[in-house]
Amino acid sequence: MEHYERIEKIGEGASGVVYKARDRRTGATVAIKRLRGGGGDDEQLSEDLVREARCLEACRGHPCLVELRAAHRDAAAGAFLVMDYVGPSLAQVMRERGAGRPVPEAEARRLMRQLLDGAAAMHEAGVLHRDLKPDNVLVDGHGNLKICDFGMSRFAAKTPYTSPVVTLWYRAPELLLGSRDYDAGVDTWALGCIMAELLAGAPLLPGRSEMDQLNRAFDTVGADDMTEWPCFDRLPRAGSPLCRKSRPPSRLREMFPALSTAGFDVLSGLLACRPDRRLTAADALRRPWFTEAESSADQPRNACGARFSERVGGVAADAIVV
Ligand SMILES: Nc1ncnc2c1ncn2[C@@H]1O[C@H](COP(=O)(O)OP(=O)(O)OP(=O)(O)O)[C@@H](O)[C@H]1O
Repeated sequence: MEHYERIEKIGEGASGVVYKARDRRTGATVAIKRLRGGGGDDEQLSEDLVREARCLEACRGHPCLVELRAAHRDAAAGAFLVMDYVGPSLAQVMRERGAGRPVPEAEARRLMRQLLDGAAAMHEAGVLHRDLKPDNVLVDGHGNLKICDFGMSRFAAKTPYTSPVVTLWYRAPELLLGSRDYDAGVDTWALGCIMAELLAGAPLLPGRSEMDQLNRAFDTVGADDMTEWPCFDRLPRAGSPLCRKSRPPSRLREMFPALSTAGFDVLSGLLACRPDRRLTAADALRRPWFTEAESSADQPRNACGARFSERVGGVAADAIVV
């Protein structure tokens, strides 16, 4: 920790406290996330650090994913991750814009292109984020987005995952129905919720409990599709009365009447209730909303244009020490 001069506390969440700091060796501004110890449970702390660091490490070099510089674990300072400092969260920026103030469609497309690009790279690297929401998206000084907080992330695997994951308002229907063998679709559903939130200026599905959340999701996008899914009967909560309630197919179009046909194609594809019909991040980027738009306007502003697998800005990161 002696390499870093703490500037101020910038965030605090379930897994730790985040500080803005200066790297004394390079002068770079960094964000340091100190993981909270689990009541002296050293092993758990090391496991959490290694898991988050490994996922971040697999995603290094993409302009839309927060860049890990180092991960350290020592007796005096505890466990911490050092990342490039980005800026405020998208949630903060939207709060400051004022509730109910929609983002214009072209700007929403620019932001969604970045989020989907980051998610596609993350999924390609085998990482599921599992907690995408506006609080976990950072906005840099040029208005570009970077996905952060890999505290809930896992490498995709065949074994059952834990449930629940993903903050309630952004949680996909299959998770609400108790699925433990979900896939990257849980991230793209969350991105659909974020897209709707940008376009409406307010959260799409602000549920108060898991069942209220499921009810809102079904009321908004319909449930027929989900109950016809071949895997539906294997879901632990498939027997819930909420799944048998009859509802109109989908209200999504009437909620976004001004959205272009191409924009709605992406929104409804990300918010497909049935996971096997949901757009992947890579597929979403191939839809006309993105391909037929003036893509130069959507490119990261003032960025070096680095692609995944190259190091952003050529900064040589510290060794990952855990
Ligand atoms: N690289 C960064 N640059 C700037 N700010 C950051 C950075 N990383 C995190 N933050 C700030 O710190 C906050 C908390 O970080 P993070 O989400 O990683 O912690 P957490 O303990 O997992 O939070 P939560 O429990 O809310 O998910 C973020 O919402 C953001 O405001």
